[in-house]
Amino acid sequence: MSVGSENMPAAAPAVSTRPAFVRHAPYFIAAAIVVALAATMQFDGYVLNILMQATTFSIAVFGLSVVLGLCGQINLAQAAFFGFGAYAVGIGTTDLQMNYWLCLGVGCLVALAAGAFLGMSTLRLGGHYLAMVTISFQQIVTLVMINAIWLTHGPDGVSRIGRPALFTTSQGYLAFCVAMLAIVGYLVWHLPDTKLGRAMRAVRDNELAAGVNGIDVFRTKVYAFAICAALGGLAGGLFAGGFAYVSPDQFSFAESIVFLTMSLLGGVASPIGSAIGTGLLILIPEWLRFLKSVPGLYLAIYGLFVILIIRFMPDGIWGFVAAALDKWRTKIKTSPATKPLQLKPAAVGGGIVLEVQGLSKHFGGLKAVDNVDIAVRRGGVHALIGPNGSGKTTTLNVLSGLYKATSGRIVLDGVDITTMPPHQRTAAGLGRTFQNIRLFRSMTALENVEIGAERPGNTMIGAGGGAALTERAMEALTFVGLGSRANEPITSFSYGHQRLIEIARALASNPTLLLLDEPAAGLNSTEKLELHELLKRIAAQGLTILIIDHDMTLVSEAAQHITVLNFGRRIADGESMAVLRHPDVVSAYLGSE
Ligand SMILES: Nc1ncnc2c1ncn2[C@@H]1O[C@H](COP(=O)(O)OP(=O)(O)OP(=O)(O)O)[C@@H](O)[C@H]1O
Repeated sequence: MSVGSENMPAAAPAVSTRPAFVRHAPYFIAAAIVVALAATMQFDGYVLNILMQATTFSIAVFGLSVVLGLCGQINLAQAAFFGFGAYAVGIGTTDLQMNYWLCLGVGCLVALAAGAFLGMSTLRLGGHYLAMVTISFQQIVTLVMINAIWLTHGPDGVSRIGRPALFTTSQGYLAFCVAMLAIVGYLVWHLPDTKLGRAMRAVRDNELAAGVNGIDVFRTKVYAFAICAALGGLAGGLFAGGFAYVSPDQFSFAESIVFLTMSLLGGVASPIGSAIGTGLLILIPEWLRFLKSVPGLYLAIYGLFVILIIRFMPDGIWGFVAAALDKWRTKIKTSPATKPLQLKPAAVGGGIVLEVQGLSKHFGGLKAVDNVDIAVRRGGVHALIGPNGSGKTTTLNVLSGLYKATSGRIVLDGVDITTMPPHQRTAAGLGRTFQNIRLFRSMTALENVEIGAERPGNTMIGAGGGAALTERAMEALTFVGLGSRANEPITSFSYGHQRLIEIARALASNPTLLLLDEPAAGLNSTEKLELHELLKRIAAQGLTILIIDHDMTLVSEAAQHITVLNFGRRIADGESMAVLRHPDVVSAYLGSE
C-alpha cells in the first residue's frame, strides 16, 4: 500500500470524444446487412419459422440479461410477460380489430406495468422467496389464459393474428423482427454504461454498499424487473404477429424455464450470450431430430448437452469466450489530466456536523446501543472507541441507515435523517466505509469509485456527464495513490489497497461527514502509517471524519475528540488526551488490553 505518493494531478482514462453513433457505426452497418439479408434471402417455411422463433425469443431473453445478468434478480415468469404481449397483439388485431402497432404498444405497457407491480410487491424479498413468487405469478397467468375463455379463447388459443401493413409477408416481417432485435440488443448492450446500468451492477454485487453509495436499491430492482417484463411483452407481441397463432401452452412455466436456460447457457451477463443461448436451444432439438425414432434418447442427449455446457462454462458460452478474450485485450491506458482532488463539504449547519441524541438500538433483549449522545464538530477527526462488542459498528450502521434506530434522533448538518433510508442519507452528505470491505467485485477500481462520485447531491460533479464522473473518480483514486491502476479489476488489488479504494469511493462523493469503520484493521504497520498520512490529508481539506478503530496509536494521533462506548453506553466523551486518561476508559478499554 502506498498512499500519498501520487498526490499529484489526476490522470483520466482515455475517453473517446467521437459521438457514440460514430464509434458504434460498425454495429449498425452489420445490423443493416443482416436485416437486408433477412428481407431478401429466400428461406423455406421451416427455416423461416426457426429464425422467427430465435429472433423473438432472443428479445425476451435480453430481458433476463437485464434483470438477472445485470441486476442479479431472478425472474421465473418471463413466459407470462411474453404472453401479455402475445395476447395483446392476438386479441387486439383479431377480436378487437385494432391497429397492430397500437396492440404491440399496449402489450409492452401491460407487461411493463405487471412487471413493475410484481417487482414493487415482491422485490424486498429477494433470493428464493422472489423465485417462488414469480413462479406463482406465472402459474396464475397461465391459469387465466386457459380459463378466461371469453377473453383468451381458452386452450383453443387465438388464430389469424394480424401483422402491420408494411410487413405483411413472412419474409418482410422477419426482417422487421431482426431490426427490432438489433435495436433492443444495442440498448441492452450499452445499458451497463448508463447511470441506471451502473446502479444495477452495484446492486447485484453488493446491495449494502450500493445503498450507502446513494443508490436506491429497491427502485433500481423494480426498474430492472419492469424493463425485463417490457422486453418480454415486446418479444411476445412480435412472436404473435410472426406465427399468427397463440395458445396458453406457449406461455407456461416450462417456457419460462426454457428462457432462463437460454440465458444461462449463452451467458446471462451479456445480450450476445443471450442470443447465442437462444439460438442453440432452438437449434439443438432440430439437430437431434434424427434421434427421435429411439424413445427418450433425444431428450437424454439434449439434457446432457445442456448440463455439460453449464458444468464446464458456469458463466455461459459467451462468458467463457469473453474471459479468454480479456486475457488478450490490451488494458485501456490512463492519460495525464486535470487537477488534484478537492473536498468541499457543504457548510450549512453551524459548528456541529452530526448530532446524535439518545440513540438506542436493541436486538431483542440486547441493548447493543443504549441512549448514546454524540456531537461531531465540523472539521477534524472524531473517534468512537470501545472494547469488542461495545456497540461501535452498530452505532455506525444506525447512523448510515442500515439498522433502524430503536429510539433517538440523528441530525446531519441541520437535517433530521433518523428515518431516512441509506441512499437518502448518502444524498444528504454521509459517506462511509465498512469494517469488512464492501466493494463491487465485478468492477474495476475506477468503476467502483465512479459509483461513489455519482452520489445524488455531489456538487463536485457538474453537468459534464460521464467525463466529469470519470475525472472525479480518477482524482479520488490518485489521491489515495492508486491512479495508475484505475482500470484494474478489484480482485487484483491487495487487501490494503482495497481499503484505499473504498475510501476513494467515499471521497469521490464529496461527503459532508465520512464514517470510517476500522480502516486500519488488517493493515501492517507501514500501511497504518500511510493510512494516518491519508487521514491527515483528508482532514486538512476540512472534511469531518468519524472513525472507529482499535489502534490506539492511530486514534490518539489522528483524533482531536473521542467518544467511548462500553456495553452500548457512552462512558466518556471529550478532548482526546483527557478521554484516554479517564479512569473508566482505562479500566473498561485500555486496561483490558
Ligand atoms: N444484527 C445483529 N443482531 C443481533 N445482535 C447484534 C447484531 N449486530 C450486532 N449485534 C450485537 O451487538 C453488540 C454490539 O456489536 P458491535 O458489532 O456493534 O460491537 P463493536 O463495538 O463494533 O465490536 P467490534 O469492535 O468487535 O467490531 C454485540 O453484542 C453484537 O453481538
